Amino acid sequence: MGTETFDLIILGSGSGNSLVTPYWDDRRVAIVDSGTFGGTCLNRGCIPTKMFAYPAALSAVPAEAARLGVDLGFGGADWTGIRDRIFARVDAISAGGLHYRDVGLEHTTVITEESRFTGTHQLTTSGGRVLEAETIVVAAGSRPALPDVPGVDRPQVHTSDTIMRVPRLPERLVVLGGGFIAAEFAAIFSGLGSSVVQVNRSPRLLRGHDATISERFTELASQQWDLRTGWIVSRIEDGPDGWVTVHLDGAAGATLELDADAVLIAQGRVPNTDRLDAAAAGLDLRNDGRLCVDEYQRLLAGGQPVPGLWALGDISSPHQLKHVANHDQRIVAHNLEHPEDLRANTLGPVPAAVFTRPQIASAGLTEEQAVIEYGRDRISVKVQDYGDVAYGWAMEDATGLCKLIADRQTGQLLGAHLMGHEAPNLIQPLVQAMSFGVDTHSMARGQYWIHPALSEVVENALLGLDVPDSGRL
Ligand SMILES: Cc1cc2nc3c(=O)[nH]c(=O)nc-3n(C[C@H](O)[C@H](O)[C@H](O)COP(=O)(O)OP(=O)(O)OC[C@H]3O[C@@H](n4cnc5c(N)ncnc54)[C@H](O)[C@@H]3O)c2cc1C
Ligand SMILES: NC(=O)c1ccc[n+]([C@@H]2O[C@H](COP(=O)([O-])OP(=O)(O)OC[C@H]3O[C@@H](n4cnc5c(N)ncnc54)[C@H](O)[C@@H]3O)[C@@H](O)[C@H]2O)c1
Repeated sequence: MGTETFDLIILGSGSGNSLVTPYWDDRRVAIVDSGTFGGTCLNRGCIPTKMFAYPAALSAVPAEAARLGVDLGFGGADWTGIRDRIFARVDAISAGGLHYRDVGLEHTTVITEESRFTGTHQLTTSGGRVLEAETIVVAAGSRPALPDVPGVDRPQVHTSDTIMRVPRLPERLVVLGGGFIAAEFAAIFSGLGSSVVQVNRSPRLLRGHDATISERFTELASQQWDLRTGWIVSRIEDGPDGWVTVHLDGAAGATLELDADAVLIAQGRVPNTDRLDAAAAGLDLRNDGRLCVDEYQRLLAGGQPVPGLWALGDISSPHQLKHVANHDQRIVAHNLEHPEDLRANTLGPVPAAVFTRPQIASAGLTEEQAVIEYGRDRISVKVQDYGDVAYGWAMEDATGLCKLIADRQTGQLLGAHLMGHEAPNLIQPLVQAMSFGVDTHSMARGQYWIHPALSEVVENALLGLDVPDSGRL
């Protein structure tokens, strides 16, 4: 089999797929992906999880309504119907994208084989095809990390890649982990009717978040499902009737056994660099396995950019987030097309949201990080409860909060952390202020805030900061 030569090879069809701009119309492009076309977000990440999270959250509405004097009743959730509706849409988008790229575009070929570097500008596929290009973009993403314990290969043990397609709603689900994925799936499955036990190593869930959020969320999670902290899994064994038993180790030799129909492992994600033989291309790796890139997204070898090699998304980013992968992609697309005008990847604070009950959104520094970076005396912190603004009264909200951290000297917003109704939407103007350098007092007083919308929680949090007066009324 001869070597196949392309102008551009894109390894990974997630955010990498969007690199095929009209600029490449007269050039030969290969997209290499051994998985489902469209990558993680579309097929097994952001999109299907949120399509499950929304109906799961609706299941909490009757209880919420009853608290406010409205009787809605709750007749249960139809797992099969919800699952099939979601994947009918998602699978069709994936299949359509594959067909368009592979068949619809004459200059683009999709190669559905596992591939590895066999030279700086050469990949070899599992089927023995040798692919070469002057320009290769590595957009190969990440995959779930699995603990090295006996029993993780049992069919009842899932990761986020498989749990959304199970044939029946598990009666009892054990979720191992306390980060984004564990929290979202615990909320989804408990909302839809499973009996969920979440097991975490440390006392707090969402430990990467600001401590106020993490503490309050941990308490609220424990009111919604069975939360066990201070345990790690030691093995998973077959039980009777198709169950498994999850064996856990705790402090001072304590042990615990949990029976379950299904287990979800959600203990972080590892970059797919090992699948690429990045070493064959001499590429630099970080300690956590990510590829090293410079500010222009060029891959590095020996600390220097390798001509023609680029990376984007989870394989190289410290943020495993789709909007980050998409922005990386825009930077790479521009830089490929304008080698004389390279743009650096310098976008402002990275926001993220956790689509649990309640929802969480954050951007910028946590209070702890701000103290380390600026010193306690230099920062101002305000926690505004939803329950203290008019719309919060309408909702009788007792748990939502907006926590802001600002620089006392400049009034610049350093961090924003919200938990409660519509938090991922409420945070956006705060992200905007941080990204464009609008000081907090100007932001509060330089525009109208609709009364009595929930956005008043943000306005009041801004006004509660001890920062310089902008002179606006
Ligand atoms: C359950 C879950 C929920 C999530 N929810 C959100 C969310 O709500 N919001 C958000 O911003 N982010 C979310 N994320 C993260 C988001 O999905 C990722 O950050 C994003 O999809 C990464 O995109 P990517 O293009 O870097 O990689 P991917 O989309 O993972 O694409 C990489 C592709 O490369 C292929 N590949 C890898 N190695 C090889 C090889 N050697 N040969 C051939 N092909 C290869 C893989 O098959 C894969 O299709 C979620 C992730 C998960 C798992
Ligand atoms: N809404 C969103 O934006 C969203 C949703 C899901 C996933 N994601 C992205 O995917 C990434 C991966 O999600 P995740 O939840 O798998 O990772 P995470 O980093 O958020 O959480 C990992 C969890 O696993 C635990 N853990 C790690 N190693 C362990 C071990 N050896 N033993 C016991 N516990 C261990 C950690 O303490 C933590 O609780 C997230 O960081 C996020 O960037 C985003």
